Amino acid sequence: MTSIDVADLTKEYGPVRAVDGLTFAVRPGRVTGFLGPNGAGKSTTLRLILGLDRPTSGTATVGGLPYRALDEPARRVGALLDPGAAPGSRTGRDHLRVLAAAGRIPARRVAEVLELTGIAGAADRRIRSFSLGMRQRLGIAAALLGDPEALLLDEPSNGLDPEGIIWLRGLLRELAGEGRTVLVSSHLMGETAEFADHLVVLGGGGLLADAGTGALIEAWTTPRVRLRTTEAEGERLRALLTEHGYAPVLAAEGRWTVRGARVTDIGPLMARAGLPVLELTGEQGTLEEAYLALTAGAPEFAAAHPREV
Ligand SMILES: Nc1ncnc2c1ncn2[C@@H]1O[C@H](COP(=O)(O)OP(=O)(O)OP(=O)(O)O)[C@@H](O)[C@H]1O
Repeated sequence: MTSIDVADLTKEYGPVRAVDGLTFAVRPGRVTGFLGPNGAGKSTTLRLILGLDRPTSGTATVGGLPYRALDEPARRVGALLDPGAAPGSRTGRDHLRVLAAAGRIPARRVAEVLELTGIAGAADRRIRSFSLGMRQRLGIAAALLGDPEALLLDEPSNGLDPEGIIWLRGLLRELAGEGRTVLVSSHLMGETAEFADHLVVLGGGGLLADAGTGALIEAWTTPRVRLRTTEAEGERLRALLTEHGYAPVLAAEGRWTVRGARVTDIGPLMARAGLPVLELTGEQGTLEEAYLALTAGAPEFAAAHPREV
């Protein structure tokens, strides 16, 4: 089993500290989402893990070794960094053949990954004629070429249509289900919540959170309850909830929203007061809300997003 371990990692570009004493581990068998505002240091961290840049201090290892020390790295780690970098004059198939040869990967894998990523039908067209989504699928095909135990994918859903996004979600889950280590950066919170079991969140080059997706949402959002009673009892409901320290808000169609409350808080109160319950639903916050609350403290983000969810 291959873990990715980042330990006290720092990278300075002149006066800019892009990564600042970062420590986290990416474990096999689950999809880890890699989040953070623009400039938080995600790409730099991925480049350091892949040995494309040298750290100022600290280490990044894959299966206990720095990438450059790995035997046959293309078979251990697959990466999608910049799908735009594929040469436009080559066909998709030729591009993958070249990568396979360079990585000492059997040529039969080319047809397999083309099939797996749904671009087999376009494989003999020049890459310059590929749509953004097809380029993205080709980049994912390249990452999968060596059948690697660890995958690092930078914004893999970029350019994919809704069907492609659903396909990608399934693929990520399948890869993790096979016991692989999967690290995926994304700026789409709704999408990340759908596929990531675990999240690593950066801010200003440092670690803001390293937690399960559900746990992070719970810790950084306020639960709320939506409820409805009869029209005649609306004011009695308001008085009851206010008396118990809540601030109920009446929305359309006689529905009330109560922040900071759970169904188990409100249900018994209403029952004791003899108020008819026409609807009572608990709502969890979203990853987007949790992310905004969490990153609001990160220096480069503070002004744009006040800490309020
Ligand atoms: N080669 C470089 N030379 C100088 N500064 C750099 C270099 N690469 C990154 N930086 C700086 O390091 C910081 C982190 O950048 P990085 O690209 O890692 O962030 P990111 O989280 O990937 O952002 P984004 O979501 O915008 O891609 C930024 O301030 C960036 O300007």
